[in-house]
Amino acid sequence: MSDLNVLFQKIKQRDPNQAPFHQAVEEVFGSLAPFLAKNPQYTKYGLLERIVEPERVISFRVTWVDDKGQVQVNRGYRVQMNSAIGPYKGGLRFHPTVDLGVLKFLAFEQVFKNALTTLPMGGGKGGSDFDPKGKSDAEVMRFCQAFMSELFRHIGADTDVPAGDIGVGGREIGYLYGQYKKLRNEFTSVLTGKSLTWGGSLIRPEATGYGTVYFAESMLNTRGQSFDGKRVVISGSGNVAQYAAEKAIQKGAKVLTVSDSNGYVLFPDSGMTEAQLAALLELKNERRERLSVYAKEQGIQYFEGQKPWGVACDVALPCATQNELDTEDAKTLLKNGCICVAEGANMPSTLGAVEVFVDAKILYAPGKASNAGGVATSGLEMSQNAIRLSWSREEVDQRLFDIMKNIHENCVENGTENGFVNYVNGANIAGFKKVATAMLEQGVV
Ligand SMILES: NC(=O)C1=CN([C@@H]2O[C@H](COP(=O)(O)OP(=O)(O)OC[C@H]3O[C@@H](n4cnc5c(N)ncnc54)[C@H](O)[C@@H]3O)[C@@H](O)[C@H]2O)C=CC1
Ligand SMILES: O=C(O)CCC(=O)C(=O)O
Repeated sequence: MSDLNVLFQKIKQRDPNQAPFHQAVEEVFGSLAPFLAKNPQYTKYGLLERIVEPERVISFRVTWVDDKGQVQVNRGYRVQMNSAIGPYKGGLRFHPTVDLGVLKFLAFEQVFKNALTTLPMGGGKGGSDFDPKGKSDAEVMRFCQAFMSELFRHIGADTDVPAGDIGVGGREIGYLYGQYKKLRNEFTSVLTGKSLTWGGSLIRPEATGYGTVYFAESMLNTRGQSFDGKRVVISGSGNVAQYAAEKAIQKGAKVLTVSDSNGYVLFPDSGMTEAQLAALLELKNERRERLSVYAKEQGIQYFEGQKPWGVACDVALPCATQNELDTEDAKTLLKNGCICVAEGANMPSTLGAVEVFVDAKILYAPGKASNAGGVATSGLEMSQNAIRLSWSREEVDQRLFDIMKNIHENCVENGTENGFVNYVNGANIAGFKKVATAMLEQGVV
């Protein structure tokens, strides 16, 4: 057994109930094995053992009172994975499936993703098993305040800067920030994704979705193609899906689907219109309704209990959640003519699905490369806060575009094998080199 294999078995034995984390590590180790054989300096000083072990894991009780006066108890976490190149940075997820296996996978991915952005950000992730679905606004506020009442002592503008993820959007960031400010009596860049009037950045809400489309466009360009006229299938209907749809429409593509955990909606042949997108944003972000309601209101088809991967398309953008696209889904996409898959979500494709895409040599981008625009723009929000200035929409968008283009070039440089760009290897190797070099230079800590 190779050293990497021995380490991987040890990781699984140590924490047998953390399957999503094992999956993320397996993918990265798969890319690193041939690279490390040629670059053994990166295996010294326990570097690999250290990079898979969080620097710190914080777990805490979150106690709050619901609208009926009942006491509710949730679990809160922050995984501070790696600070070799900057303060821990990464989102907070509020979803009933949140546990350490999920957060460690997300934090691990974040380390490599943040390195790819070229900005000085380490990797972290946090959240809670709290389910915001069906909760009143007042309940969400009380939960956020209770969550921050513990988290505040572990974070800071130069220590750890959380942001949003599934179930945490502008509303939640507002409540979390208000509580942090009250407890600390300071107005700092401790969270990103803030509202524009109190330190937020233009384009941050759009950034993950826009960046995913910019990355996919760079991939399409390598084969002389563009989004114009392409049929695009999108999963999810939250923050990332909404703005991926907007940018794809702006680039002349036909967006055929969006989905939620109960099913997907199918737009007629010419795709989602701008008016339908505006209606989706209003339904999801203000009324917080399900897509079944949207389909009825729009008079379009709704496929209950189904995923959108059976709809014939040229480009697929998985923007919902981990492991939402499996081997069979990947084969179906290929059979129906899909030539490009760019992940807006984190690890939406299973390892089997990734293998299908790479073996078929289609354009496939892992989330840590294609969805890095969100955290990159969070980094730009931190920069603007630090200089106490706000950049224009055009300036932030241009910087986001340039960062995504640079990540693409970095993947091409590190992932090209016999003329084929393996974006998985490219992203993993490029991200690893930067973090590993910093860790070696900083000694065994
Ligand atoms: N918000 C951000 O800036 C970034 C988010 N991501 C990733 O993008 C993905 C989506 O996040 P957001 O859009 O921010 O969250 P969100 O909470 O705004 O939306 C999540 C969407 O996923 C759907 N969803 C959740 N569980 C599902 C399931 N089991 N099956 C099908 N659909 C499901 C929800 O219905 C919703 O449409 C996540 O994987 C997240 O980690 C990645 C980079 C940055
Ligand atoms: O903007 C951020 O800091 C968090 C983004 C995030 O959670 C992610 O990239 O998955």
